[in-house]
Amino acid sequence: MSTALPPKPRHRGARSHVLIVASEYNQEFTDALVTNTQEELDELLGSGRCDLVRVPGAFEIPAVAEAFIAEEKPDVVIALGLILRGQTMHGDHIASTVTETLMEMSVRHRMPIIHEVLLVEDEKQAYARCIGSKLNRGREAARSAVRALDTFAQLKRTSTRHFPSNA
Ligand SMILES: Nc1c(NC[C@H](O)[C@H](O)[C@H](O)CO)[nH]c(=O)[nH]c1=O
Ligand SMILES: CC(=O)[C@@H](O)COP(=O)(O)O
Repeated sequence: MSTALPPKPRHRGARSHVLIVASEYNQEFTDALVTNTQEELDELLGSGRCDLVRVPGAFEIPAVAEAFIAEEKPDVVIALGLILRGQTMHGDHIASTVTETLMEMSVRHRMPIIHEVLLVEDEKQAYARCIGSKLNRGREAARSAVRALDTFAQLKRTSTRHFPSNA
C-alpha cells in the first residue's frame, strides 16, 4: 500500500479542460472523492475549465466518458468511483472491466485518463481513501491529472510523428 500521496506538481501548461466522471454509488464516499479532487484542482490549476458528470455506478463511467471525449475533447479525464466488495464477484467484475476499458480508451485517444475507481474491502478502507487526508485518492487524482497534462503538452510540442497536426 502506498502511504504517501505524490507531491504537489507545479502546472506549467496553458489553460486546461478537465472532465471528471464520477459515479454516485456509495455516495457518502464518491461525493467526498469529487470534492477533494475539485479542491486540489482549483489549487493546482487555477484557471481553466472543469466539468463534472455524475453517473449511477462505476460500470457507467467508461461509456459516458467516451461520449464526452467525442463531443467535448477535454485535455484530461478523471474517473472517480468506489466499489465496495460485496458477497459475490459482481464488484470485482465491474472493477476489472472498468480498469481495462479506461486503459484502452486512454491508449486509443492518446490522452490521459486518471483512474481512481477504487475497489475496497470495507467502509474503513473507503473512508481512508475518500474522506481521510493521508491517503486521499481525490487529491491524488488531481495531482496525477496535472502531471499528465504537462507530460502530454510537452509531447505535443515536440512530436510531429504522434501528433501530425504539429507538422
Ligand atoms: N456495487 C457497486 C456498483 N454497482 C452498480 C454498477 O456500477 C452499475 O451501476 C449497475 O450494475 C448497473 O449497470 N457500482 C459502484 O460504483 N460501486 C459498487 O460498490
Ligand atoms: C449490487 C452491486 O453491484 C453490488 O452491491 C453487489 O453486491 P453482492 O456481491 O453482495 O451481490
